[in-house]
Amino acid sequence: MTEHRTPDVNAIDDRVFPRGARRGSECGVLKIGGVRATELTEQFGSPLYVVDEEATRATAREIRDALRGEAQRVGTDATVYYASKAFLSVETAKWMVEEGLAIDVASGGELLVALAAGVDPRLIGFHGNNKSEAEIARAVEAGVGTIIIDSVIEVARIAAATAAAGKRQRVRLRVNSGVHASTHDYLATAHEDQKFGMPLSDAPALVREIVSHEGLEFVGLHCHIGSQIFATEGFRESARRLLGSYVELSEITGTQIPELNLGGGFGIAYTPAQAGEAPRIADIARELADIVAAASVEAGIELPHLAFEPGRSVVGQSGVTLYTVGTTKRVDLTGTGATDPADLGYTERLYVSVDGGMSDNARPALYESDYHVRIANRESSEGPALVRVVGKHCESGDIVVIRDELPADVQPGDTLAVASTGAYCWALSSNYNFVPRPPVIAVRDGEARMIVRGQTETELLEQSIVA
Ligand SMILES: Cc1ncc(COP(=O)(O)O)c(C=O)c1O
Ligand SMILES: N[C@@H](CCCC[NH3+])C(=O)O
Repeated sequence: MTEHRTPDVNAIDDRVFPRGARRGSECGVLKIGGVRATELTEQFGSPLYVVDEEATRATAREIRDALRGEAQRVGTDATVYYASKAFLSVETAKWMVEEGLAIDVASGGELLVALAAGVDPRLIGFHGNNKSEAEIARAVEAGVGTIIIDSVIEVARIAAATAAAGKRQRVRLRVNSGVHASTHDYLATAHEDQKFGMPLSDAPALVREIVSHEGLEFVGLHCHIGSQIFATEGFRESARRLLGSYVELSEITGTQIPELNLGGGFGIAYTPAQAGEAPRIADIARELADIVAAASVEAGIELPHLAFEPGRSVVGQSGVTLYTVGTTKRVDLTGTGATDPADLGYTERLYVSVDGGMSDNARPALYESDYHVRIANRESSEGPALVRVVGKHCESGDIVVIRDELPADVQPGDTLAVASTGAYCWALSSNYNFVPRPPVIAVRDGEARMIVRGQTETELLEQSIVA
């Protein structure tokens, strides 16, 4: 490898690991929420999702305070919905509500969990581009705060459900602002040629249709431009375009449109290298408030009440996945064509196979997302090796960490901790190769408790014995 770099391959970087995660004095074992990683795997097995409860709660509070505080500074207020698709369990829904967030759900299943957690239905926003009639009926019956309309067909469906339930339902209309968010193509959601929302130019006709139904109360437009976004320009342009239509929409409804929902999508650092680029929530909140204030002046309207739907930024960094190393394998890179400068001049790559993989973290396979890894059961005085952490599945794209550096003596039996796996990992997990889903363990003040049960191979077998 190049001589001038000496990475600290034992360092626990709190810009990607949960705040407060550190190595204990005894053999340098990683502690999360005051609990040793080795105790966690001994008690609950491996692999394991670990969630630092206090870090999650603190992040939720910070995001809520930043977005609300900045909205208040410019003369309005904001509701912060936690986008539960990032990671939902009964416990997490309770934490979010206790920390002053509302909950965004995107399916009947997520709705069920939120209601089971005791979330006040009025705090729930219900999303989805293909909500079934039954799901809509359940949401209306439950009295959810808002349903976000995603297509023309849904207007009549929601109206029918309100008539059947004898209720009035607050609705938002999801529109595509036409903004092309700079993120992975599969994470951009407001350009025209994709499945979410309606063209902004259709909004007047749709709002006319909405207000023709007595059971529907139109409260504003919704836009979500994408996910894992680092720059605020997309939000600026979206807010400007959406608010630009508010005068016309107010004429249709006969009253000022009260709300604007700008969605979520705030990016986080998955690796220390990204830490310098990832936006700070305080900066995003200030910029978004200024953007909406300026766009409202430009549009000649009163500032609407704002709503946001962060998911990843609330829970991403507070989650860690623990794995056990099964095998290692050295690959000589010379002559392989693997000359990626990001390989840092190494001539050898160490493949480190762990006991999970794309079934517990699909994101590297889906989006080529990179992650950061450290040995959790010990420190090492060995120099660095270029590693790729791979899973146990039958796919060469079954990668957990595309590229990182670990002590060269990483070996079978070591526990690895992969950082920032709190969002869209458990949520996107699968049973590929009949691998059971790991449990989710919450840690706090030195205590660990299971908040989502894992599966066993026997349970998976039983699902396929139907006779
Ligand atoms: C409508 C909507 N709101 C909120 C979110 C949450 O996004 P993120 O987790 O990137 O904040 C998503 C997912 O991209 C979404 O589709
Ligand atoms: N699942 C994606 C984000 C999609 C967000 C939901 N619209 C991810 O892991 O980054």
